[in-house]
Amino acid sequence: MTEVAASPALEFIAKTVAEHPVVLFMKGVPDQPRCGFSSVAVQILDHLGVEFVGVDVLQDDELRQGIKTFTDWPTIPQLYVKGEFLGGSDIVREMFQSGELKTLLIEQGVISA
Ligand SMILES: N[C@@H](CCC(=O)N[C@@H](CS)C(=O)NCC(=O)O)C(=O)O
Ligand code: FES
Repeated sequence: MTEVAASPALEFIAKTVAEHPVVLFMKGVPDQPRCGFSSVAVQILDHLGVEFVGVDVLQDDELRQGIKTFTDWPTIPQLYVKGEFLGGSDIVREMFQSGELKTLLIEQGVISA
């Protein structure tokens, strides 16, 4: 067994990003983000018409710490598309502004052109 599968939180994260095309690990829920950084990511996904699963890391400290270990990224939010980590709010915002995010989501079949 790999280290990644060793904790329930890490197993939950692996399963969630494998099962859902777009997952945002965030503070709060999409309808009520509890941090400005998470809110930025939600607004961009909503603007692009992306259906996504929001996972509220504030519900579980194992999850809040686990997502940092899983991704090897120190902060929240964290956006996953097709099981791949894309970035936090800065990267997501930059990719949105350059048009790269929309292109990627179309290529991945997450939104239509
Ligand atoms: N520059 C970051 C902003 C996100 C950030 O700084 N998040 C902090 C405050 S919400 C964080 O997750 N800290 C660790 C924690 O709260 O567990 C990004 O691009 O996503
Ligand atoms: S919760 Fe304070 S900056 Fe995100």
